[in-house]
Amino acid sequence: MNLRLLRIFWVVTRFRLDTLLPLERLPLFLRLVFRFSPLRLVPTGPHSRGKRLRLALEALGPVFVKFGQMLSTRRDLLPPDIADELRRLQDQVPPFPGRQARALVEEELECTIETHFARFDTDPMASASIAQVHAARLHSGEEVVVKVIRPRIEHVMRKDIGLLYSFARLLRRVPEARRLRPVEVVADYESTLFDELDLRKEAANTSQLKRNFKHSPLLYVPGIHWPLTRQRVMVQERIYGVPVADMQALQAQGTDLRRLAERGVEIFFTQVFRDNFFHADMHPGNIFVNCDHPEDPQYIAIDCGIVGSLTREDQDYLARNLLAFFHQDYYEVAALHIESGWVGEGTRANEFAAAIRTVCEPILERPLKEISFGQVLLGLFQTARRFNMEVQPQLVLLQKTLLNIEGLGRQLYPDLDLWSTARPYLERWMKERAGPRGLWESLKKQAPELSRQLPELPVLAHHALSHVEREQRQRHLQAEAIVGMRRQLAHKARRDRRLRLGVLLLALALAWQPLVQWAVQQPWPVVIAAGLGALLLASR
Ligand SMILES: Nc1ncnc2c1ncn2[C@@H]1O[C@H](COP(=O)(O)OP(=O)(O)OP(=O)(O)O)[C@@H](O)[C@H]1O
Repeated sequence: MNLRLLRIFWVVTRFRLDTLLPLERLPLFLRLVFRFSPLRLVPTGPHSRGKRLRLALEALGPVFVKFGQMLSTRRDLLPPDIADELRRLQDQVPPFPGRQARALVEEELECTIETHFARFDTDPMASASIAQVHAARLHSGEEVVVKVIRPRIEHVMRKDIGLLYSFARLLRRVPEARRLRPVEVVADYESTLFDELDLRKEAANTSQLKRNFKHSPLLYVPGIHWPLTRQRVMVQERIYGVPVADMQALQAQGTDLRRLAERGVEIFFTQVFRDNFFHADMHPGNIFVNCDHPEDPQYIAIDCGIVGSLTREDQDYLARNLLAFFHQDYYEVAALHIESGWVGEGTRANEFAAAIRTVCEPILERPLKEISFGQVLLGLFQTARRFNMEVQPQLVLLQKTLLNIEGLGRQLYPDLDLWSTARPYLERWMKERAGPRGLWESLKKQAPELSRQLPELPVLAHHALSHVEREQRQRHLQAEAIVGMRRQLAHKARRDRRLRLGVLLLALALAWQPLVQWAVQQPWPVVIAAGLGALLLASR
């Protein structure tokens, strides 16, 4: 750990990452540390702050690289120059030896490689920070790929995540950085990262996506060999598509690029609205094209390690807002947010609509082929945050995927008009959700829960009635107790008054003789005293 800390300190020094911090806003002790540190003697060099951060993260290794990659998608949190630079982060990890991969497969499957594989390529096809992929052939003759998690990677990751948490906590002490919620961002990252360590999760996501697009001309998903899949090993059907970024190969085969681009958008909306299960790692390295029928091109998707799904409310949020944007009706967008309680209480629709207009109008003013849904959503989230809306991480994941899909589509077919491709889809979905079919679907979804509760209904009703009855009785008792108490108090007051009167009369009786004599001589004090006494008694 100490060595690791030393290394980190060295990297921070070499790339002068201290210059990224607003020194004047740091707590005093940190300000002093940085002010008198020998760090300041190291020149910052010719690179921009974004580039220095990127190089530093690359030098620190895979966990930091992946963290930077994730951060680069949080344009709602980062300044654009840093986000742009972080997008260029590359995994530069050398592959681990093939014999280690073989040993790991044997350990996980608890048998020799030869038991299941007719061939296993020791040289990897691809290698990334968390896993490595080897080509292989089963005894049935089927070509497969075997994905293997790097040895000891979990150990390294845990240590580095610990360090990231320490940085995040430190950063939280800087008022400006607190807004970025560094600890929560690291926690988000931690859960995504550790999910990727269990290949059974990726395999399950892949199977689900395959089922959702069974027999679809739009998307093909390679099958999983479940009997050969474990936590650190996944065996999958091998595919032979053209990488989607290989424009030359696609053009050479006469692929209908416009159709391909539009199908990307269609797949995205189908995943989000029909299936509520979307592939959230749609970078070009994970997308291939089946060119068996170039005029009717089909996508192939791999690497389903990261997927997303929205709550029913978030689905509604997305569809309604996108449609309102289509109509450039910012007031409707603002009203939607206020009605649904998404933004803070007391938000004024006019102010909110004006803020959204300011951010979105420059985007929507552009020609259709340049308009980005992802940018529009980003603008909306940024504005909504200013009005105290907590944007759900799944929505951010979706916005990032949308940006990827758009980028991909425009690269394939620069004139792609996303709005007209998506609009009929969204309108149909909204109509279905609000219409009798939507109602029926929603009833069907709730039916198991309702049917579970139905036999318990008399008991529940009895409980509810008893509860109401108990409450009423209690309230009645309370009321009675109050009335009783009042009665007791009144009774006590009457008794006191009688007692005081008795004492007074007794005193009068005893003092009658001398008083009369004195009153004959001095009548006025006696009259005044008697009047005051009578007043006092009457007031009780
Ligand atoms: N089913 C498959 N058929 C053919 N090639 C595959 C298959 N699965 C993976 N590959 C190859 O292996 C590469 C890496 O695979 P994958 O993206 O699943 O690994 P990864 O470790 O998650 O990588 P990254 O982090 O870069 O996404 C792919 O780009 C592709 O070239």
